[in-house]
Amino acid sequence: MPGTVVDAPGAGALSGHQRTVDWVEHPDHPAVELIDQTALPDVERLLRLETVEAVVDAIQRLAVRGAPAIGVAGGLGVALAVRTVPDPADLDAAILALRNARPTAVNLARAVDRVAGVVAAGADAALAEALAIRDEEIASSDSMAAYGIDLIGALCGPAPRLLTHCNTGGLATVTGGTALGVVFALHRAGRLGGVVASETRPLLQGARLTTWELARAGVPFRLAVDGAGPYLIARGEIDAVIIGADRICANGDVVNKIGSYAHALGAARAGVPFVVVAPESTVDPATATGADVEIEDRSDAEVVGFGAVRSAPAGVVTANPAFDVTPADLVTAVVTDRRVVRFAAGETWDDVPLGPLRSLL
Ligand SMILES: CSC[C@@H](O)[C@@H](O)C(=O)COP(=O)(O)O
Repeated sequence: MPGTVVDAPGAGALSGHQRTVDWVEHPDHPAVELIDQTALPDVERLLRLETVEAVVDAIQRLAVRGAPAIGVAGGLGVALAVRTVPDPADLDAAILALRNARPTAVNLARAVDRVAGVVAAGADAALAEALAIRDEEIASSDSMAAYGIDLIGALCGPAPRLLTHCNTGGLATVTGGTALGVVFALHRAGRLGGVVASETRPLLQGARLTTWELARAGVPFRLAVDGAGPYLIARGEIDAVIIGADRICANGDVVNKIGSYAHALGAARAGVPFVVVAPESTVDPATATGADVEIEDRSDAEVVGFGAVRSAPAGVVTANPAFDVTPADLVTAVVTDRRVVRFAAGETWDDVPLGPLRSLL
């Protein structure tokens, strides 16, 4: 159920397009519309998803990915289900399929549950709730950037050289971003000393998506293989590592894209700050530690080659966890849309009450 391509594909086809995932209202065909992240960077196209099956498929194929973005897609998927699935038992099954489409990022289950909680009030109420989640994530990105540039300035001084992993920009949220949103804000303020994007094997979210976003925003960058990150830090070329998260546990353990832990170890060894930027919608006080989080294991096909090009011998067995756990003691600070918690200084969530949303605009 791949959905329908609605924009003529090609380089530059998305110029001016702002939102990664959104709702489109046609009289007969309400739909979830999203940037097809499997096609980037060379092909820019939108997918229109008119069924719940197509939304589930898009989340599982990573046509939409990144914790806040899949939360928004899941919430809009529930709103779509209410419009398109008349039988109550089928509707429950559709909502469950959305909730279970990916297990690790807390945003997905949380957003699906939130919209499902108002389904009894009708289709308009479900859509309003899903759109509220979308709008909250947009506002969160702006606020994380405001808190983040203050923290990075305090930790690293006036022109920090940053390393970031995976993709945490507007493609992973709705607009703006988490960690990459802070990088963009520093660049706009003329306060960015440099940025290295890790390629992020196996699906290359860094090489394909972060580079696309940085280039689009006119931010100079370098691209490094994942294994180079800790050495670039050791060689003194990085002042802080800045990443996003898929779930942050009650004890401060951070679950994020595979490779995050290695960068945290490299940062700790070199005494370089390791900063995590994620909205409160990614904070999960109900999960005690990273050991309690289901880590998604993905297919052999993602590891044995690049796209259709096989690089390993046929038939090899792989290990392909999509995420890892960075223990809280390696995390300098977590920046959310409402606060900064300095785990390295012994702070916990309880020590830092929720503050206001902030804006750089
Ligand atoms: C806001 S981005 C934070 C995370 O969602 C991001 O770093 C990440 O791990 C995404 O993984 P993905 O498998 O691409 O959905």
